[in-house]
Amino acid sequence: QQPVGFPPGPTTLQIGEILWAIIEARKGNLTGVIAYFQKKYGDVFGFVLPTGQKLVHILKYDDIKEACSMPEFSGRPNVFAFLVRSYQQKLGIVFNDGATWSEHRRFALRHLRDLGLGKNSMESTVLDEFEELAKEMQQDCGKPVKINFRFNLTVLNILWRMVADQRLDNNNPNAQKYIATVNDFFRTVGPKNPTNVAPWLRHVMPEWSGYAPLIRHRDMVEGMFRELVREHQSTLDRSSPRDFIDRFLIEMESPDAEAREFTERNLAVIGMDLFAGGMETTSTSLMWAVLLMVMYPDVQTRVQQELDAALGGRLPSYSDRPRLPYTEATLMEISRRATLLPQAAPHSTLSDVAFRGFTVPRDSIVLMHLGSVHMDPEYWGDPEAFRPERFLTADGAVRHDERLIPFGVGKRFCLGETLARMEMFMLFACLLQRFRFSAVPGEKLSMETGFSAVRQPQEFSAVYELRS
Ligand code: HEM
Repeated sequence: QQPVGFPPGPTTLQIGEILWAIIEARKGNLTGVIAYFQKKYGDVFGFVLPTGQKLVHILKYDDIKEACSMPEFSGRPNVFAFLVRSYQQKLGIVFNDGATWSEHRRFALRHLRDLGLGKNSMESTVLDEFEELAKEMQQDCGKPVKINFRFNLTVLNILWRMVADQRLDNNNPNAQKYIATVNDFFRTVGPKNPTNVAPWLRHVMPEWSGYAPLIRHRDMVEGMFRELVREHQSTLDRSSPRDFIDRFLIEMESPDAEAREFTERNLAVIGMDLFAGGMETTSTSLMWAVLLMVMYPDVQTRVQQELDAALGGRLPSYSDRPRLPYTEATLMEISRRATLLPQAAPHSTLSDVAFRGFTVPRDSIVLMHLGSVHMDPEYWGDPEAFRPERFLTADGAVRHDERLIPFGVGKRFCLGETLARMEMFMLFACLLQRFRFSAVPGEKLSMETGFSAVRQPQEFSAVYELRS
């Protein structure tokens, strides 16, 4: 039964419509389902699941911007799969809320900034990691190469250096194991995880239900952090912390540390948040970037011409952006067209809240549809088209658009936005400066996505050649 004042949407009596929506969403046609409900019920709609869980969808830019700025909408739901990952407690940053979320978000932001986030030192780390990647890529020039997951280690290492002052090389079994479990995590944590509505399924079908991969991921990361913490504790110099772990360990020594969740267990969950939030998203963006450059070779040529003319062969720097407007506009169009997290991360209401003439009850799950904003035909005109020019002014400068919100907006916007923007710009510019990407003859390329909480392209290959 829909509560009084709840946003309109299908009721349990319309079971056929709900079943159709579930089947289509599981098949990957979430966009079609959302468009159908939006047309029928409006830009804010909701329904109550058979479990009693209330679900509200917000689709338009102005509404999302306003809701995300309101503290009432800044919670995270108690979803089974999220809680499994943090030992049935609300820990970490991504799936936490309230006072500990706010303290740990501020702590992470402050210390990651001190450790180089968005600074020049970060730029040289990105360039070092690019050279490692390029060395590997050069061995496969001219052959069809699977692009999916190609960039995970590069991106993981950029973060790993800030968090643990280490890098992992390709032959390190931990690196491969870690990347595989993060991927499993994204495939299993999302709305398609059946244990979110029927937790008992974990006892009958632990693998299929996604429960076992989640536990594997959690235990692997906790084990890894336990080791890192021991190593760090034995060499900790309180007057000169090397990385995020050192800074967290120092905070763990304060008298009220337990109460504020400065604990080893929370450090492991925050580590999971940073690596899962930071690795999969940025490396998947690079996958989309390569796919789109292969699908649109003319755009690739224009970016390469701009890079050649502006840099004359030297490596790019983040401060080159004003001289590379077409490259920037292409990245903006990639992030619009790819929209990695089309419903952001699920929000929840911390109290009953009045919104746009409706009442959204406390503990409702609220999905902010960034994907609908990016694909709104009323605003973009031709949202399906891949057209970097939409982010350029008539005289060729970058046109920033407040409706481009791949990192979310408001109180819970992405904590890694500065890092991700820099990584994306630097790695994209380096890759296109060094290599020319083309399609494998006969291979059909499409924008269709795979089965994961992060929008990933289907598996595809490309051929790349070194540019002279
Ligand atoms: C292209 C890359 C990235 C994209 C598109 C992206 C996008 C997002 C989005 C849409 C959200 C959810 C916003 C919301 O719930 O309203 C988010 C949250 C978050 N992201 Fe990112 N992100 C990226 C890279 C990163 C990186 C590199 C890091 C790590 C340093 C990171 C860490 C986080 C964290 C910790 C949160 C949770 C913030 C909170 O709940 O308070 N992300 N990101």
